[in-house]
Amino acid sequence: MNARSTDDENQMDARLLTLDAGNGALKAALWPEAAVAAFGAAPTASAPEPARSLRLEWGAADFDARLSELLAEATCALVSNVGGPARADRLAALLAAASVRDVTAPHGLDLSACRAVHTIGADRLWAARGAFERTGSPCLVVDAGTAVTVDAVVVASGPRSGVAAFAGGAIALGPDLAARALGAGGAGLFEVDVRRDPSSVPALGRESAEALRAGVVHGVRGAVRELVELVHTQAQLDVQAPRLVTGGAAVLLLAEPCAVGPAARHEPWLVHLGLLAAHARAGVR
Ligand SMILES: Nc1ncnc2c1ncn2[C@@H]1O[C@H](COP(=O)(O)OP(=O)(O)OP(=O)(O)O)[C@@H](O)[C@H]1O
Ligand SMILES: CC(C)(CO)[C@@H](O)C(=O)NCCC(=O)O
Ligand SMILES: [K+]
Repeated sequence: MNARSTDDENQMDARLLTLDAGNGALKAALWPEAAVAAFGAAPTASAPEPARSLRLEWGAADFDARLSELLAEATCALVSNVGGPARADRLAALLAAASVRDVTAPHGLDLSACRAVHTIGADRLWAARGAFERTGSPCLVVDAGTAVTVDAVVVASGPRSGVAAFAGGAIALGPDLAARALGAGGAGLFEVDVRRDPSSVPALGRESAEALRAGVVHGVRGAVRELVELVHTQAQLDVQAPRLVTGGAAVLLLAEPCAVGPAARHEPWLVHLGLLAAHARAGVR
């Protein structure tokens, strides 16, 4: 029989859940508290791995049930949401029902290089924070999901000297969205499934489906190749600056020849790591 006090439980069993609420799906991960504390203490320590994770499409019939299963194991949650207030409310209700507290900390990034900062997607900021935490240096972040974002993270000067600064970036079509847009664009066009091995997609499509797939896969790869070079240059990043790639469509970009360049690093949990870092450091203070 376990007869621990509430304090002991908080110490030993505090389980943090991170939620990356994107447009296509919710990505949830449960983190061991010890790994999170270690991550918060050292900027370049190796990244923790979630104990469990889940990807749930918003329309899934078992969405609430499967998320609730994970929520049952959590005590606190950290949330990034780009789906607007309705999604935020839906998540808040599920958290409340499971007695999970939302303890999301401020991202802490310097945004003085940007305008209309309240319109910047939370996931871009959290991925930027996660990337800076992983590299400890200026870097480039590519997040490939519904949209593909290519952003630069630099080091702030002036009053917030030394902290990570979000320098801005570009928002382009992700593969599914591009395929859907093409499908809706003309009588002879239709939506193709692009979720297959990107290394086996010929650019020389010999029938319509193949041609559409070629345009989406190589079009997205080409757009990213151009954007990373331009964003890298315009943000005045060092040639050696790391390029971190995250999101469900990362595989498409990382297939050889790598659209992000030879310095690309796959970091599947960047948004979550940004949330964890801000939380861990807020706790340390
Ligand atoms: N196995 C795969 N191979 C190639 N592409 C894939 C694969 N799985 C997912 N994708 C692509 O990844 C994208 C979805 O990525 P991800 O799961 O990060 O984001 P999402 O949840 O759809 O988007 P968001 O985070 O914007 O909500 C889709 O465009 C899809 O085409
Ligand atoms: C670009 C997406 C869709 C990527 O998920 C998201 O970050 C978002 O909705 N952004 C709003 C616009 C902006 O980031 O400036
Ligand atoms: K995303």
